[in-house]
Amino acid sequence: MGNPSDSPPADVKGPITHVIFDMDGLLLDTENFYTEVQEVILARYGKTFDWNLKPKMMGKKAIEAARVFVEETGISDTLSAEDFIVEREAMLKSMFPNSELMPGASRLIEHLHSKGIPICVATGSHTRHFELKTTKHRELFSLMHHIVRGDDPEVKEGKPSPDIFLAASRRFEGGTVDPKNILVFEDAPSGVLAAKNAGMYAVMVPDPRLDVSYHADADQVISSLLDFNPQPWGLPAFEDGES
Ligand SMILES: O=P(O)(O)OC[C@H](O)CO
Ligand SMILES: [Mg+2]
Repeated sequence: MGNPSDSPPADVKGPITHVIFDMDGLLLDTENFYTEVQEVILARYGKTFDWNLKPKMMGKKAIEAARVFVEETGISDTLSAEDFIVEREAMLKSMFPNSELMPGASRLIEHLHSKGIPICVATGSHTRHFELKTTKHRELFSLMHHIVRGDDPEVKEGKPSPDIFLAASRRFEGGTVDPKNILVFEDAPSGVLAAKNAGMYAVMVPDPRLDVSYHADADQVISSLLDFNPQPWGLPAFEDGES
């Protein structure tokens, strides 16, 4: 268990040499698109989507999240998980190309890249959606050493399984990195658990609407990437003027 606070716990081993970023809700402001679409679909059934259900879906592969959605809302008899995915697709496809960066995302990525820290992305999002979501951000994502997506053959199970983060750690230059030297940035409870299950450190940047009970597994909780201080983790400090 971690000791969530605004600074890393005193027993952090590190130092951190490699960084893995989640994407949806962490680098890109895309979680609100999913929320909006799910609200629209549930309204047809006279139901509402809320932040009790949201944490159980976020970070997961599409089909895994879809199963949670139809089962937990009690509509699985009339709408299958597969049909839910088909139904929401047109709406998502029109929204994703407008995806915006979360505050501090480009500053942190550009800083770590400029200092030679190997960085990558591990997202539950599959390749087709990844391409749409990153339409406006190709240059920034090109700074990543590699990108692991939810439809990667090595990702057998979605978060909270450690599969995706372990696959990401194997693809850095020089082969597998010791998980104790890896810091994962995540917004989702399932993602924080996946990082911890992989033996890595996890900084959580949760949506303010997420219940605080979900913060407990993270090693550190910050309200924005803008608030991240690299130094206590053994990472190079921001220089004056970096914005
Ligand atoms: O948060 P990510 O990047 O793992 O994405 C997961 C789903 O696509 C959205 O919850
Ligand atoms: Mg996420």
